[in-house]
Parts: sequence; C-alpha cells; structure tokens
Amino acid sequence: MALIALEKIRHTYQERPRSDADYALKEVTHQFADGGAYALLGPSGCGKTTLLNIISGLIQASEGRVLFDRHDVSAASTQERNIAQVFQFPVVYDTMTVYDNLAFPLRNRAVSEPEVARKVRETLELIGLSEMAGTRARGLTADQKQKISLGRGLVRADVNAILFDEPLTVIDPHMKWVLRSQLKQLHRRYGFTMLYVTHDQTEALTFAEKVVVMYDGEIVQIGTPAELFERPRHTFVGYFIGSPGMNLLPVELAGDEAWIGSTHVKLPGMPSQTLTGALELGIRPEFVRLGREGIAVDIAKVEDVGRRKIIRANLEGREIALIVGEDEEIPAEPHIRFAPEGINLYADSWRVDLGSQS
Ligand SMILES: Nc1ncnc2c1ncn2[C@@H]1O[C@H](COP(=O)(O)OP(=O)(O)OP(=O)(O)O)[C@@H](O)[C@H]1O
Repeated sequence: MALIALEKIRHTYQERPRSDADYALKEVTHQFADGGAYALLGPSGCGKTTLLNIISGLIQASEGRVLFDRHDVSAASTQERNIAQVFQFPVVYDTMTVYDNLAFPLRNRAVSEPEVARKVRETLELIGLSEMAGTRARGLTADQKQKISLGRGLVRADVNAILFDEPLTVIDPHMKWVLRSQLKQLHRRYGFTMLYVTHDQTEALTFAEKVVVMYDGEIVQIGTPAELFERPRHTFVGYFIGSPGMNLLPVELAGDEAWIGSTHVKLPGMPSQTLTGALELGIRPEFVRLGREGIAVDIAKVEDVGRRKIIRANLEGREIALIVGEDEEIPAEPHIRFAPEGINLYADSWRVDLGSQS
C-alpha cells in the first residue's frame, strides 16, 4: 500500500480551455494516507471519476503531479502503478469459471498455485460465491458478476490501492449493505488504501473513515462523518449531507446578531474576520427546537419518518425544516429556537469562524 499525494492537479477535457469553468478539476492538492479508507462524495459531474482515473493512471492530468510514496508516477501506466480498480459495471471473463476469474490477476503475476488457491477461496468466501467456484461467469446475474469484479479487486494483497467507482450500483439493496460492511471489515483486517467514489451519502458515511466532498471540480471539505455533520465548511456540504440537509437562511449582520427579515438570532460568537459577500445562517434541522417560546412560525407540513417527525415551518416566507421525536407535541402557537451549538455563519458559501466555536 502507498501514500498517494496529489499536487496541484488540474484537468480539462477541452483542447483550449479558456477559464476555470472549462476544467473538470479546478485544483486538487491532497494526500491520501497509506492504509486510509476514503470516500469521494459529490453530485453527478463534480469530477469524482476524473480524479479517480488520474490516480489510477487511466487519465493523465493536464497539470500537476501524482506521487506514490513520494515517487512521481504522473507518467506511469495503471499497471505500473499497481492499482486494483472496480468499476460501476462488471468486468468479467464470461468464458472463465468464477474461480479462474479471481485467479487471473494472481496467475498473471506468477503467484504460486497453492497461494492462488488460498487467496481465491478466501475471497470467494468474502463475496459469498464459494458455492459457484466452478460455474462459468456467462450465465450469472449482473449482481453476481459485479461481485466477481469486486473479488478481482480484492484478491491481490500487493496492490498500492484499491479504487472503487460506484461499485454497488447494480447490486440489490440488501446485498449492498452486506458488501459495504464486508469492505469495511476487510479494510480493518488488511489495511488496504481504499478510495471509494459514490454520490450516495449513506454509502460514503458508512464506508469511510474520511469523506472527501467534491463540488464543481473542487474538494470543498475533507472530514470524518461527524465533522461534516457538525461543522460543514461550505454550504454545499451542509445541504448535501443530512436528511433533510442544513437550513440556510439569508441574513444581515449587526454585531453578534443575525437578522432574518425582522427576526433576530444571537450568534454564539463574533466573526473573527471582515465579511464580504452574501451572508447565510446555517442550522441543521436537528438543532431547531420546537416549543411555546422563541420565534413564532407557521407549520406548513409534518412528515412521519419512523421514530421522528420532519416539520416544515414557515418563518417570514422562508421554509425551515426541523426534526422532533415521534411523540413530541406540536403546540397550538408554535415557536422555534436555534440551539447555539448548531448555529453556523457562511459568507459567500464558506463557513465563518465565530471565535467561540471550534
Ligand atoms: N471523456 C470526457 N470528455 C469530456 N468531458 C468529460 C469526459 N468525462 C467527464 N467529462 C466531464 O467532466 C466533468 C466531470 O465528470 P466526472 O465523470 O469526473 O464526474 P463524476 O462526479 O464522476 O460524475 P458521475 O457521478 O456522473 O460519474 C463533467 O462535466 C463531465 O461532463
């Protein structure tokens, strides 16, 4: 396994890029620790696959360098980089048996047959295909074939990293959950460096130790699931992670008070910098309290979602989502309060340090 460093990586698919907007990746500098489990999370088109392919060597970046353990591999092929890659759709040899499909990458590297047998059996067990070792791949279902692809990625112990690009798309929901937990266990057991591309926050948050959130060709935040939830650095992270996402309300500032129309909210601290651009107060639905005191609101909608209720309230024409327990009573004259530890301030979409907060 290797430490993977990206230095000032930029990439464009256009021959004559004129501005930043022509770049699929605007500028990425980041180190993926040896043995780390990372998810690259972001909406369709934000540059996740481009970044993954630059790491694997399928694409050469227009600018910048890729280093594996401090060696410059920018010009090296995927094979030279010794990377295993699992794609969204199965890549299997139809005429081979399930066993031979998994043995193939090992035999290619002249691994001894007893070792091939040991590794293949172990991997078959992991992906739940032991019973099918002797079956030809041709007749298998799409999700069985994808399990073979996963197995082929996992069978080699000597790779520098395993890269997954939305590998569970074709797998049914229950098996998705099983495989995700198995990947996590495998990471704990063998310490592979794993990078996992997804646009699904549940997948990212359950798989990864660190989540790399991408938006419009840039990394906007790298953090643990708790950090992304508690302190989103960018409004996109607040909105994209969480269900429902963070409430974002345009505000005007007067000292340590934020004004939402004619309503004011005391901030937990004073901004430590001069602010420019549009200001927004961000608060997750989990930190909005419902009661008989505070800011008067109208309730527009109540949704029952299992053990909690999502309430959509209306404050001076702006919608605010809040989450309450399933048995919590909705007062006849509802009011809300913002828990101070949940209040964030954003200037031009970036989080402002409020002194007292971490
Ligand atoms: N081969 C290509 N030629 C031209 N443009 C491309 C090519 N591949 C990707 N792009 C563009 O680059 C941008 C980033 O695409 P990329 O596939 O990396 O995003 P993504 O986050 O992986 O999205 P998805 O989840 O839909 O795969 C998009 O605007 C896309 O249209």
